[in-house]
Amino acid sequence: MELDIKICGLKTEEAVAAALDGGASHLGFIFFEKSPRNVAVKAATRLRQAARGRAKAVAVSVDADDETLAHIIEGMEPDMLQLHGKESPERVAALKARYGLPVMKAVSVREAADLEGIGAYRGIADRFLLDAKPPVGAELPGGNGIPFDWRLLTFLDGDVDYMLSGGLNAANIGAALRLCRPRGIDVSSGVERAPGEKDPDLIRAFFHAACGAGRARPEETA
Ligand SMILES: O=C(O)c1ccccc1N[C@@H]1O[C@H](COP(=O)(O)O)[C@@H](O)[C@H]1O
Repeated sequence: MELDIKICGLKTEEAVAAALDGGASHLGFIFFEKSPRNVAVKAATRLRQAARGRAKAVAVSVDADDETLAHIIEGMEPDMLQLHGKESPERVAALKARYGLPVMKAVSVREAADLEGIGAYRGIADRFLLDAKPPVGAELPGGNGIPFDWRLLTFLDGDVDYMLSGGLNAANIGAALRLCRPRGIDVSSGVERAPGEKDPDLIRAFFHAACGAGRARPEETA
């Protein structure tokens, strides 16, 4: 099985092209007004067309209400929902049932106890996104460009399907992959020249570093 690579917070055709050319498995579109990566549904609908048949389009939302989610889903027709707020297991189950879309639930991690939060969503969420807990007072629940202590994940049940996220970049992705052996990785700030501005060269460098560390999952190359 190949390593999944998600490039998140895409806003331009140039960045989408760099992500697809690099071999991204997932493209993330942020629907959160406070984010510098926020996109309008109309723009995401246009941008995600290039991904059809090549990569999964992921709609990222934060405690969005029913009306907002319906607008996003009916407009851009995502392949997956990423729920990056405090959505309860019941809310995740209800959205899965309503839309028939796979859900990736974000879990914020700073210490080992935070991973216990995964338990309530097992069998409900299709996948987890393990991201760094935002600093106190941060405006954004994700996309803060800070990593967490990846050693915490070495104790995680191997059956948990997760994407590793939080402060990844070309310089640290090799170490992260070797330590955690995730099934997927997710990057946003680490491939930007300024908040919300993706840099195609940094996207290419990220793929190069990830592939250099072994795009195939480590246990399959052993
Ligand atoms: O990126 C954002 O602005 C954002 C806003 C609201 C919810 C989630 C967001 N981003 C997610 O966080 C990860 C990690 O970001 P980073 O690499 O540390 O900058 C990102 O990939 C999105 O999934």
